[in-house]
Amino acid sequence: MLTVAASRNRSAPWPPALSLRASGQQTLLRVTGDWGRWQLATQVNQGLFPQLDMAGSEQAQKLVYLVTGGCGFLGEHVVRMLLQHEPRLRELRVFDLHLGPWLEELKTGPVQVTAIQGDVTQAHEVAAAVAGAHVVIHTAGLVDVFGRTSPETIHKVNVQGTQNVIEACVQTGTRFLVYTSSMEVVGPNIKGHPFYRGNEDTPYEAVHKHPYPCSKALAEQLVLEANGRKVCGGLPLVTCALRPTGIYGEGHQIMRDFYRQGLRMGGRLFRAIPASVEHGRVYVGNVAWMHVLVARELERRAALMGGQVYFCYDHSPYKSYEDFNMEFLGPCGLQLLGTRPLLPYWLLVLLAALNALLQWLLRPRLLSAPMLNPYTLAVANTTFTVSTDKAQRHFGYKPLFSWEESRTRTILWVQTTEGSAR
Ligand SMILES: NC(=O)C1=CN([C@@H]2O[C@H](COP(=O)(O)OP(=O)(O)OC[C@H]3O[C@@H](n4cnc5c(N)ncnc54)[C@H](O)[C@@H]3O)[C@@H](O)[C@H]2O)C=CC1
Ligand SMILES: C[C@H](CCCC(C)(C)O)[C@H]1CC[C@H]2[C@@H]3[C@H](O)CC4=CC(=O)CC[C@]4(C)[C@H]3CC[C@]12C
Repeated sequence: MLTVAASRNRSAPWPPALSLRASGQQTLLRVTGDWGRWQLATQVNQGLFPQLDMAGSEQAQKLVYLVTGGCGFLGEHVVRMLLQHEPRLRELRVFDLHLGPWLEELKTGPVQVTAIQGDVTQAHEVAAAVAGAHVVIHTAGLVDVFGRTSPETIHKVNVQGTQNVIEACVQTGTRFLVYTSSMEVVGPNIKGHPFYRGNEDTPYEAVHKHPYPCSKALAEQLVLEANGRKVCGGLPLVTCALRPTGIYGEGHQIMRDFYRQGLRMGGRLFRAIPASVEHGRVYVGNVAWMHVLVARELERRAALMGGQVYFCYDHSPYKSYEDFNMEFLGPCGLQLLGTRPLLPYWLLVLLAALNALLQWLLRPRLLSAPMLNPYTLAVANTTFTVSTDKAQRHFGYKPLFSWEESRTRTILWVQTTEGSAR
């Protein structure tokens, strides 16, 4: 009862002091002041007062989760997956700079869905959203490899934003933090070294120059180093990081861009990268499922999972970026022309450099940024595939969606959102 009141009425004025009694008899705790109240709420949430958890026999639905970036491509899937597959959920807080209208339809279900419009770079907004949550899933981030945003902004959102989330957990007593990292913290590196069927322990020379992978690597490091820090109330923070490879599925903006590009070119796309360059791809539903499982198991297996990184993987086939996209765009009427790249590689390098130069010269007037730049070309042209079972060993992960299901769902999404090219 008290936990609910504390977490739902953050802005309401509070009485100066609060006594907590179990079964109306014994006084368990007396607190004064705002932070004391949050600490109390947290201690109740953390199961320090099992009598209270049992009171009201709401044992099944007692957890409060916060998903930052919950209205993004991955975040929306995490939110929907939690509502479907986390029966212990009582409240789900969805924190995002831009809230999606689809959130409204979720508010009628049995779980309280709280939409919070906020900015991860604003420490006070993050702290208010985190207070009283058991678990934070931090997916918010600026995903920009096309040079649309300044390096400073990318750093601010991805690194400072993550630091704010960590500090909010520490201050408010939230113990479990799951961070959405990226394969990009490992590679591909600028030297073009292949990472072939690698796992979390595979040695690789990670060299980051581009603002996006730099920011993800720094943020991941902050999260992992925060594992074990004492949070308000004295218990240790348990953190871990998930590293998806290229995510695809319903809502994938780059897939939509390729589709539109193909339509503009009369249903044709031209091969730019050799078919032999393989990319790790993972279905968004399986990435979301991994987040749900990690969040669920982090408490029980804190010693094993705390401070760990996990690649996100499933049964999607290893293919080149373009051939993989054709698994979905082909059935929507597009054709990929050429068994070999249409243009020689040196010309692509030149075009990518030209794009970068133009972008720099026209800055900040450039409204849209081309997909081809030296960084995206290097990533697209370097094999990076993952083969691991660490997530299965540590927290029993098995993909929820088969490759066939993932493929079908993605095709349906392209067809229904954009219409068919046929
Ligand atoms: N898309 C991909 O292939 C991969 C993505 N990731 C990571 O997954 C996470 C989610 O990525 P996507 O869903 O693809 O991106 P997205 O851009 O669709 O979602 C990110 C969400 O974060 C929100 N956001 C951005 N700045 C914010 C701020 N200052 N305060 C609050 N919210 C803010 C955005 O509004 C958006 O809803 C990111 O952290 C990204 O680095 C990792 C590997 C691959
Ligand atoms: C845009 C690239 C493909 C176009 C190449 C061209 C112009 C020659 O046709 C994409 C190729 C690989 C993608 C990246 C990869 O999937 C890994 C990623 C992980 C993330 O965390 C964010 C997204 C991305 C960097 C992804 C971005 C697009 C590609 C570079």
